[in-house]
Amino acid sequence: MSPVIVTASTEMEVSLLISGCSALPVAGFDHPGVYRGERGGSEVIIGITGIGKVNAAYATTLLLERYTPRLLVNTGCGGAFPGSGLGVGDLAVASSESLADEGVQTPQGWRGLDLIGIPVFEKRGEKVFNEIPLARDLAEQARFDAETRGYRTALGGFLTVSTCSGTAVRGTEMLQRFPGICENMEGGAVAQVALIYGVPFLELRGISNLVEDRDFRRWNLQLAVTNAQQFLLTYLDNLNARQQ
Ligand SMILES: O=C(O)c1cccc(C(=O)CC[C@H]2O[C@@H](n3cnc4c(=O)[nH]cnc43)[C@H](O)[C@@H]2O)c1
Repeated sequence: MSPVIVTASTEMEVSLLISGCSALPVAGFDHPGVYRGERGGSEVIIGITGIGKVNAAYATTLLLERYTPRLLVNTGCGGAFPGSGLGVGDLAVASSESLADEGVQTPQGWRGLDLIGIPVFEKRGEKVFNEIPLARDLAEQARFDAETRGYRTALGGFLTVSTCSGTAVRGTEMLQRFPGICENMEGGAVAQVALIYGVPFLELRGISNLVEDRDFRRWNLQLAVTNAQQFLLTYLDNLNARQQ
């Protein structure tokens, strides 16, 4: 059976997955770092992409050229928008990914790529500008599984940015662009590459902080990445049984 690929921006976001899949480094990869292991009867390829959209797109492309996965998962930590119902340590599942700062600042305010009229992806007349729709069935199943295991979760739009929103005002501004529950810096790029390659894609992140006036004392990166990875290990345990 073809492998599952899991990507995240940093090592701490995949360290439990690496040990839980007994994964070993794949020779020939340095940036991104790539590990290969097994979990629940699935071959699991784990990629450490580096931070931001360029690193994420580069690493995802390399991985999809090398492997032909049946599922691509992007994980890590993220910021929860107020109103999402999410708190630090909870899990957010993406129903869409929006490239939230690709557009035009006009005198009337910010506008997306539809103003320019050039989509980031087009196939058979379907044009995708900023908002990349994701596989609803994968997202709903993952959310159901996480809720069943006792995690507090939300399913909704994710916004991918180049500059983290470190103020409440900026967070509100971003939500005026696209509806969202979670902000991050890589997911939109991974989703866009998955769309180009036609690979099923799931994004699930642990909440490390709220999108608010930045106060690093209120962040908990370790809790966020631990919860996301512990859930994904159980998700991988059950994936083969579900897909047979
Ligand atoms: O502001 C800091 O000092 C600081 C220190 C360590 C990490 C950060 C990050 O912003 C982490 C960026 C990293 O994690 C994702 N992430 C987590 N929270 C957010 C957020 O509120 N907005 C956007 N991205 C976030 C992101 O995907 C990066 O990989 C800051």
